[in-house]
Amino acid sequence: MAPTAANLFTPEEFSSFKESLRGVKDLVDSGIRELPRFYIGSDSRMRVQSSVLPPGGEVPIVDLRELDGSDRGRIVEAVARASEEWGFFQVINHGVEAATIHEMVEVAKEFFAMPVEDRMEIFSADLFKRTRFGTSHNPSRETSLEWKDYLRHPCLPLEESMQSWPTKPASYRRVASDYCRGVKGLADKLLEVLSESLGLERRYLGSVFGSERLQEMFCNYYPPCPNPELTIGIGEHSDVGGITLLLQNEVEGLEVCKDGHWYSIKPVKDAFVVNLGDQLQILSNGRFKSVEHRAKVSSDKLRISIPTFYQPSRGARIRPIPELLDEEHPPAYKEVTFQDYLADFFKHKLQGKRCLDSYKIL
Ligand SMILES: O=C(O)CCC(=O)C(=O)O
Ligand SMILES: [Fe+2]
Repeated sequence: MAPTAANLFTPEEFSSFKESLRGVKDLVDSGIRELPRFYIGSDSRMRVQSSVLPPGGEVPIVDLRELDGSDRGRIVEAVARASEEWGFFQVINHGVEAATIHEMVEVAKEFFAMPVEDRMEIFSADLFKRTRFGTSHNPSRETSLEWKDYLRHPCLPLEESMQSWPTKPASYRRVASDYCRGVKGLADKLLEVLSESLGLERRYLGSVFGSERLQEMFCNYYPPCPNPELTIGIGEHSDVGGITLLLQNEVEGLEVCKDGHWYSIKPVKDAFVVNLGDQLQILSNGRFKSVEHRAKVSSDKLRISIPTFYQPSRGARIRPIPELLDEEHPPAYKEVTFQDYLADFFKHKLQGKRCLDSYKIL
C-alpha cells in the first residue's frame, strides 16, 4: 500500500534516519518497496502535483552549427528570445564531441554502480565542501528529502581541481577532464552570444565573469522511485549562478515553469539544456529570466543529469549592467558580490526565487 500522510515522524527519527543514510541508490539496493516517509514532500514545492497540460509551446532548440558563419545574427536573436521568454533553451551542433558526452554519462553511471562504500569515501554533508558525494540538497535544513544522489566537484582551474576528483572509477579523471574542457569552450561561446543578445560587445559578459570564473559540475543520479508522485528529485528552484549547461540521459524529468505552467523538457540526443541563473537576471536587469525548474523522478527508469554551473568569479560585482539602464529602465536589483550572494543562498533550503527576490529594488 502506498504511504499516505507526510511528516509521520519525530525530529529524532528524522535525524537518526539522516545519520544512517548513504544515499537513495543505497536505499533502492537494500530492496525497499515503498517510499520512506522522510521523502514524502512536506510542501507543494517538494512533490509533484498532478499537472494539467500546459497551453502550448516548447523550450526552443537552437542549432549552433553556423555560429561562426553567416547564421550568427539569427542565432543571437534566437538566444535572446529564448532567454527572455523561457530562460531556457537546448543547443545542438554545439561543438562538444559526441564521444566525450557519451563517455561522461557512462562514467557517471559507473560511479554509482560501485559499492556504496566507495562513494562514501568522499561523502560529506558540508555544503561548502566542493568535492563530495552527497544526497538530497541540504538535508540538515530540509523537512523532507529529495530523491537524488550526486557527485559534485569543481572544474576550474582544471589541473588543480582534478587532484580532488574521485580516483574510482579509474577512468573518471580522464573522461571528466575532457568533458570539462569541452563544456568550458561551449560556455565561453555562449557568454559571447548572450552578450550580443543584450546588444553588448561580444566579450562583455566574459569580462564581468572575470579571470577567476568558476566552473563546477554535478553528476545527479535519480534512481527509480517507489511512489514518485509523493516526492521530487530536485524541488522548484532557480539556479544561483551564471549559466547552466545540462546533459541528461534519455529519461524525461526536468520541468520548467513558464507563466505558471510546468513544461517538460524532452531529452534531445547529445544536446545540452542551457539555462540562465540569478546572476544573469540581475546583470540583464531582468531582461533575461532565471526561471524556476524542478526534476521529477520515475517509477521504473534511472535518470542521470550532469549540470555544469559556469559562474562569475567570487569577487565579481553583480549589478544591472550600466549600458542597459536609462530613465525608462532604472536598476531593478541591488549590487552584490557573487560570493555574498552564494553565502546567502546556501544558508537556506531550496525555496524558489527567495534569494533573488531579496535583492530586488522595490
Ligand atoms: O536534474 C535536472 O534535470 C535538474 C538539475 C538542476 O536543476 C540543478 O542541479 O540545478
Ligand atoms: Fe537547477
